[in-house]
Amino acid sequence: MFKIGFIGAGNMAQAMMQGWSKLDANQVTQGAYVRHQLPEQTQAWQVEPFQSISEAALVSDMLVLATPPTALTAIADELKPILAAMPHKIVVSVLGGISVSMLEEALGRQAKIVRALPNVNVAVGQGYTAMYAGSQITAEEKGAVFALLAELGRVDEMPEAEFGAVSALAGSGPAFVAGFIQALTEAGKAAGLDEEMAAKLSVQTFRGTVDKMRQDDLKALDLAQLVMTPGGSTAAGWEVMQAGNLNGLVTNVIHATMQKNAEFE
Ligand SMILES: NC(=O)C1=CN([C@@H]2O[C@H](COP(=O)(O)OP(=O)(O)OC[C@H]3O[C@@H](n4cnc5c(N)ncnc54)[C@H](O)[C@@H]3O)[C@@H](O)[C@H]2O)C=CC1
Ligand SMILES: O=C(O)[C@@H]1CCC=N1
Repeated sequence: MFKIGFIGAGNMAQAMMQGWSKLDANQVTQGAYVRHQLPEQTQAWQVEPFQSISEAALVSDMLVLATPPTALTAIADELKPILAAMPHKIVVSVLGGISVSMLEEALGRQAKIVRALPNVNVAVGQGYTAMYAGSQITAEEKGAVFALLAELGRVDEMPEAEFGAVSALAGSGPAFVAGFIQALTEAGKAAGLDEEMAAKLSVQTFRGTVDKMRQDDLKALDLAQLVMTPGGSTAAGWEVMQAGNLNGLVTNVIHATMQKNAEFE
């Protein structure tokens, strides 16, 4: 039996709990510590409540730090002596912008740390997670963490220097994709469609486009070319999209996201 213990049970932790709840409960169990009450929806994923960070650390094989990054110092005060006494415990941190060296500084140089950057789509097994292992993690432990994260979607080992860009594209990315779907929905409404229908059309179009790209191994611009009949209506819309500098806007979005993420570094 392998026990995963979360510290923090907000949006990111819950997405991971939901994703891992599909695993065999005889092999992997989950628990969580939050300062207040565990959110009700965690019951559906059989998440056991812990009363303290110490309890979470003592009974879990792998801890997942999933609080706001600013909580690290407070958590480390309680966690550091336990990790010093039980150095085999693995800590997976999803704290945005907090490097492995900052984690080692806070939790002790001997701590076994993996930095992971998942996104909320892990809840439905379609996540993207970047991971980077600290110096104390053995190849076997890294493999075990990788395998657990891979239950939630695609995982890549990444140099830590790339985490800022990966966080903006894949970590924050679902929000930006949702923003584009919302823009399509609102444009559909302005064009006379009922809002619910416009939302359904937008989601289905997004989903179908992504599935087609994956199944037919198409790049984004190849897919766009398939739709743009020469001299036709899509090309007219595409021109407006380019004239409005959608690429420039998205570049600025990613830049602002990375700048904010770097504030903790
Ligand atoms: N939401 C997302 O899509 C992603 C979030 N992250 C990272 O995950 C972490 C959590 O983010 P969210 O879940 O979005 O935030 P959230 O605000 O939804 O959840 C934060 C959780 O931490 C708990 N908490 C706060 N201070 C605590 C303390 N001192 N001790 C124990 N628990 C404490 C809160 O009660 C809450 O359960 C952040 O570090 C963020 O950068 C990383 C990738 C994606
Ligand atoms: O918004 C945030 O700060 C976190 C990090 C990546 C996604 N959510």
